Amino acid sequence: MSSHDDAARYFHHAAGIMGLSKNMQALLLTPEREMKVQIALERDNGEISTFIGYRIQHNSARGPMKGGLRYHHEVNESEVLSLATLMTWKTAVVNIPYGGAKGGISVNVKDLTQGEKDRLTRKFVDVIHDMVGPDKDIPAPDMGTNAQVMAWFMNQYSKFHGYNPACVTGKPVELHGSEGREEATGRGVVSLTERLLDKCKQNFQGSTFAIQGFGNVGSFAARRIEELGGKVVAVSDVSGGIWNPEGLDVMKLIDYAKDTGSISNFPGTDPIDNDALLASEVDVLIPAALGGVITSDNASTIRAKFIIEAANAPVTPEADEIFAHKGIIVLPDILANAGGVTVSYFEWVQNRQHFQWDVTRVREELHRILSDSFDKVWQIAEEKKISLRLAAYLLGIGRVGRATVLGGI
Ligand SMILES: NC(=O)C1=CN([C@@H]2O[C@H](COP(=O)(O)OP(=O)(O)OC[C@H]3O[C@@H](n4cnc5c(N)ncnc54)[C@H](OP(=O)(O)O)[C@@H]3O)[C@@H](O)[C@H]2O)C=CC1
Ligand SMILES: O=C(O)CCC(=O)C(=O)O
Repeated sequence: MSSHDDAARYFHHAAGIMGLSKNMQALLLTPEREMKVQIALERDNGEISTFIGYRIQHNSARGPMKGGLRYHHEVNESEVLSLATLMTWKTAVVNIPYGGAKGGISVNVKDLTQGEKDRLTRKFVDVIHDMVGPDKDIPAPDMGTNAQVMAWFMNQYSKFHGYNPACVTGKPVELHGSEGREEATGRGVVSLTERLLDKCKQNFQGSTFAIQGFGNVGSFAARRIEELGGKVVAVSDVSGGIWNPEGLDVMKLIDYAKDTGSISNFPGTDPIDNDALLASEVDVLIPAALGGVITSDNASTIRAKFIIEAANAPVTPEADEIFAHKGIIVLPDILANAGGVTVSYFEWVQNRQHFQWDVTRVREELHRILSDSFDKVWQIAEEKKISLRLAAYLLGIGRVGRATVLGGI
């Protein structure tokens, strides 16, 4: 089954409960525009490499489309479409004035030098610049991209359309980025987890956490968990994981990963592989890397009581059903990782006002939006006796549907 089939399955389940007509379902699920482009790159050694890039704009009923840009060798059309669709529901769940889009390039980013990444990004902008922009579609970082890539993106876009920082978010703070954007997704994940645990009468401070992925989202989530007194006992990256039942020193681990390029062999820990990490005996499991890592094949090995989808689509629909029967609570991606796009929204607002907020304001506004969104989703789930995922879909699809009906086609 493709990534997009999985995303569509969640949609159809919710749309069925809402009683949406077949025609309305088709309208809401069909992407508005898909772009697939060739990107030819001259390598540092003079050779030519050819890559495929995508930008898929799913829905603009509630505002300009918004979503990250992924550089990863597994990027493909089905995955980008499913990620774009998730963005539409996600921006609606947190009620920020955007639709959904996503983009990516199928490339192993570790094979590129800094200069090659810069040129690749600019070549991509050269072919998609007309379809993006502050009032059309605003990219941002995702796996394999970061603030530097967004700076190159903005610089190249500005060559075509004039200087306009609001064309992309997640930029460096020194170049019109927002305070608090880099930490936002991980911080948001933890603030929502705190709220969920509180509702479920599970003490955050006494809880243990395992995190798959130690990049932007995973590392900032780990940091915040430690700050709030939770115990991170296992983390992993692409090369495998590390485990210490007494808890990891997260700040030391972040420095170690920066120095060595990996978390492997961090002193005082035992090695574990990614399967073992997912199956570790913890209270809270946070997948924060790729999609599709928890499936019907390994769902029965999961021992955590809570799964927080920091990554996009880490749990397949089949696994989701297994967890519903077992009473394992899943906080869905379209709510759990919405802190990133929420602070991207603040960045766009600041850029458009030519005004800079301080980090305290960013964190307070983020906390307010995420808390309100969580409470709404929780209330729907309680009232209708459904999962948090279904409740989030009902909320998101309902908002996009109403905007579509009000605005017309
Ligand atoms: N960045 C953001 O603001 C947002 C990100 N997300 C989602 O969060 C997830 C992570 O994104 P982000 O942190 O930005 O990405 P990064 O590229 O910063 O980090 C990805 C991490 O995942 C690890 N990883 C890659 N492949 C595997 C694998 N097969 N098994 C285990 N670990 C792996 C990487 O390891 P290594 O470094 O060794 O390659 C790295 O630690 C994605 O699903 C993304 O869509 C969602 C919302 C916003
Ligand atoms: O910050 C953004 O605009 C998008 C982040 C993103 O790609 C995501 O939430 O999956």
